[in-house]
Amino acid sequence: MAAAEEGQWVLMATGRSPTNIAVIKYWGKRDEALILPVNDSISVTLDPDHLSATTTVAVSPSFPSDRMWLNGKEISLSGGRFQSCLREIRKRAQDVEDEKKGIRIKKEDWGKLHVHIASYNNFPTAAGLASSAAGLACFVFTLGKLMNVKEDHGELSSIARQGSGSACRSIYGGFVKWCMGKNNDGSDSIAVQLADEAHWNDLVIIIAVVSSKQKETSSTSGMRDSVETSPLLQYRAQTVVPERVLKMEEAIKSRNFESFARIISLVEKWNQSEGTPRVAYTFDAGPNAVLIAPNRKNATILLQKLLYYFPPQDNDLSSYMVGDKSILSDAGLKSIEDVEALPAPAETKMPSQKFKGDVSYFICSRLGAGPKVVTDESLALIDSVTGLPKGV
Ligand SMILES: Nc1ncnc2c1ncn2[C@@H]1O[C@H](COP(=O)(O)OP(=O)(O)OP(=O)(O)O)[C@@H](O)[C@H]1O
Ligand SMILES: C[C@@](O)(CCOP(=O)(O)OP(=O)(O)O)CC(=O)O
Repeated sequence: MAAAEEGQWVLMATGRSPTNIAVIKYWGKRDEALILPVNDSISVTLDPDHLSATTTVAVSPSFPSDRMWLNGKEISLSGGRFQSCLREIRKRAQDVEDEKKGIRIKKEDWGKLHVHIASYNNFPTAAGLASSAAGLACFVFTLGKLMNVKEDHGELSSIARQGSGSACRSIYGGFVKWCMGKNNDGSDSIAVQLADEAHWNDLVIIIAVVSSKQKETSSTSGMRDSVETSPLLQYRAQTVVPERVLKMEEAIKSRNFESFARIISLVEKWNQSEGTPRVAYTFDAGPNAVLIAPNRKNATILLQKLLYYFPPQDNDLSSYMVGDKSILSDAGLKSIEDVEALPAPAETKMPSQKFKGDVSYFICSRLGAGPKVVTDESLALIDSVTGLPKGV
């Protein structure tokens, strides 16, 4: 460990990883410790500009223990999941040399060195928007960068899987499949990319955030209950999902929105009245609806309908739409007066009742790329001198 004994150096890496939303859900584990699922799943990776985790990992001979901060608050790293990811990455660590800083770390030294990790989510944590997916993928990806891990994305995905199942899919951009695998040691339970984010880049994803409160039931315990109590879960895993995965893969490959939407169901009334699906929807284990439109045109029509029924509580349109705000002007909605002037959607027989305040805000996003290194050091979350999170 050259230079280590000589000075109090801090070496850092920063990464950013997207979140993902499953269109065929992972629900149920056959092995709780290794996080091995009972079925394959398929997801879309969202644009990291809108929904992502940014993580800085620092190493220094002056750190007495591993520590982690999430959204500015120190959290424990002692949980089995964080420990599995740390252990698996450390095992694969290689020699690292930073000539400019005069730092050389030999691969055998990594076992003696401690890390400080600071992470920040640009969207609500633990509210059904898959923060654990972005967070654990980023944790593994960034540790891997700092420790010069040479393993490919498949191997990284299987390490991220041990942090949170859905995290293995956030190692790639675009459309991703998590293959459940057969092996008891989990070696073949990895994610693969079906198509990159450019393959079907017309898709617009609008998320109606109904509640950003912490969920009462986590996905982990919810799926455990299902495995233990639901006689239907096995049928889903063995019969329903395999067939749907094939159809979904075909729909993605051929950009067949009708088939894609049919599989994940419909925004019932509009789609029925049109005779062909205009928008698809899906929910994760929380109240927030994820709506997927095949193109910008349908997304703007959808937004007009959504805002007709769910106008902003405090009349502030700009903070009501986060992510790609330009969808508002595309929908002709520049001010609250434009929202008030929207006509009632013709196809619904609902009374012209409105639900002001029922949606906290909307996020407009699109398909996005996989994890990336953040090279701009000013964006690091850890101070390179103190080795502590900035502002702490
Ligand atoms: N940026 C992050 N870095 C490391 N760990 C994170 C990060 N963000 C979230 N986590 C971990 O994930 C946990 C939240 O996971 P949980 O599954 O309860 O919610 P969620 O992933 O937001 O929702 P869901 O999986 O149902 O969509 C946090 O308590 C924390 O342990
Ligand atoms: C409904 C889901 O979002 C469930 C995600 O569950 P998690 O990956 O959060 O669960 P653990 O593996 O226990 O950490 C469906 C999905 O993403 O496929």
